[in-house]
Amino acid sequence: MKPGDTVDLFVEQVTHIDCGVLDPDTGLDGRTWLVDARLSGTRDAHGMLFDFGPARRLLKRAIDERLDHRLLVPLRAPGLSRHGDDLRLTTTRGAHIDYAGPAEGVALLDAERIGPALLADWLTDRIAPLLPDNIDDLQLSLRAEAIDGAAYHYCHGLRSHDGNCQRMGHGHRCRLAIAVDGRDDPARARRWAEGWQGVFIGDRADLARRDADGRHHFDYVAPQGRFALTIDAGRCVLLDGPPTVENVAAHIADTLAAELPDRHLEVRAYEGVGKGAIVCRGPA
Ligand SMILES: Nc1nc2c(c(=O)[nH]1)N=C([C@H](O)[C@H](O)COP(=O)(O)OP(=O)(O)OP(=O)(O)O)CN2
Repeated sequence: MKPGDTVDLFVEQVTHIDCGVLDPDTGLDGRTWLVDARLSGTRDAHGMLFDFGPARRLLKRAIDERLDHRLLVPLRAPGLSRHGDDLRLTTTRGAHIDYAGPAEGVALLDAERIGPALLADWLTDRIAPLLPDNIDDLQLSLRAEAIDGAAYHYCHGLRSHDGNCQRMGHGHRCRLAIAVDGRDDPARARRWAEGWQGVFIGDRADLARRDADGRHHFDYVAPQGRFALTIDAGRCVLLDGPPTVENVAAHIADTLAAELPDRHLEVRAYEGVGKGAIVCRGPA
């Protein structure tokens, strides 16, 4: 080992970003991206580039506070207009989405469209200057979880959550597994997931208005402030309770149980990566 040698350190899945994305074509998408980091530089007196513990903490915190549990807004998207905290996106398919919320619930990006490569560059520019002096390069990359089976994506907000899940318009991309009479039914899970590509899952109690133009208006005041979203009714799933993953799994299980009353059903719904809820219905 030569003292001045450069070395690269990598930290996979330093965090994951759960967010909503305003997209000029599809409107509102729920996204979960895993973040990997690679750092280059010279070793310190302890033979380390950067101790993994503090490195992970610094990177996770810096990434999460900028993007996690926010609605990501491409400021140069052709259909986007902005008046103070009020945003309107008119998609290329002619749908309107109106959103209002406190500044901490959104991330405004100087872009026409938001994707993982753009976010990786955006984060790297902001986080590289926070690293110790012996580190002279940072590369962040974002990737969606590899899901070979069914996957759905949605946005929501948990009005009474004491953390950032209260922010209406954040979202997740999630695995879904369904078993019927103890056997995996991937085709059924896929069919369900196909219907949930970019839905907004809301509590019926937060539905303030059904507009004459066929849109639903959700509105609530949470500890961080007032959040409001108006979106096509056809993109909404209404629950009789907060859109927690427990209630999402129960909604799927109840709907399937009405179609298959004599079968034992197990629904395993994820919220982002690595966590979720299991709900069973029907005879054991
Ligand atoms: N029992 C439940 N707990 C929580 C739910 C839920 O549905 N059921 N939902 C949330 C939030 O919606 C949220 O998006 C999850 O975020 P968070 O707790 O931050 O989870 P992370 O995996 O992202 O945690 P990190 O600490 O940021 O890694 C909260 N709780």
